[in-house]
Amino acid sequence: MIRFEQVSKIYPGGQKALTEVNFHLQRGEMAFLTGHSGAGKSTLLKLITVIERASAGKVYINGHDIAHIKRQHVPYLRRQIGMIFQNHHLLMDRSVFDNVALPLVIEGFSLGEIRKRVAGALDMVGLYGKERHYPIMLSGGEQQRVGIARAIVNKPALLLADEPTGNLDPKLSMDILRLFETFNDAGTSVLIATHDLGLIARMKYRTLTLRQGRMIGGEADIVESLSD
Ligand SMILES: Nc1ncnc2c1ncn2[C@@H]1O[C@H](COP(=O)(O)OP(=O)(O)OP(=O)(O)O)[C@@H](O)[C@H]1O
Repeated sequence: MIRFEQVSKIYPGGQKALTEVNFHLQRGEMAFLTGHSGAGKSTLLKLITVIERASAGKVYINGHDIAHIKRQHVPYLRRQIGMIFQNHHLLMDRSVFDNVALPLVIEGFSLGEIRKRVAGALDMVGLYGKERHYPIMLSGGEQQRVGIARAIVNKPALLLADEPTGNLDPKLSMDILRLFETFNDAGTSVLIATHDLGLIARMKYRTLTLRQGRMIGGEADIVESLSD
């Protein structure tokens, strides 16, 4: 689903964010991405969604090299990816319905289809019947669920989450993780960037770890640690 080959990212100011990163997230796999603050987690996600471009190396999504993808093809790629943020990025002056419907409106779905899909997505995240509410009327955990409903409403093949539980207590964090599991069980590939080592420890998924822009735990690190 996602393959990085020798990917490096240097920001225009000269800041090295990623150095020769290699990894493969299989289709249908769920994994965590972790590392200290500034390790490069958000940058890695931004390369997948082409918010940023790699300085070197190859980024493959579904077998397509997207490092040099043309600007006009980026919306098509993004339609296959659901993105969830720590601060959910909801439009606070729009109803829950409008927020979740947004990706479908952009894609030009009919109102009837939009209603059906939004109701389905809200049902999946446990918010059925809250269409007319405004985000301000919801708890932090519910707001995060609206963001998740918006990310999955057009049934993307890949879900990316950047610190999705950052503002939530352990119980709500676990609920959100269980929700990701249900999407993963239905075949969606899921990559979750998080600092929350407690949460990672309680789940059985593979963990990709970045340290100062390098992916650790690969063969080279094992050799290095043996020679320490
Ligand atoms: N737009 C940018 N311009 C210049 N440098 C940047 C930019 N974005 C990130 N960086 C730098 O790249 C490095 C990696 O940042 P990134 O945000 O990817 O880390 P992170 O692991 O997501 O951190 P955090 O957990 O604190 O969000 C950091 O040194 C950061 O300062």
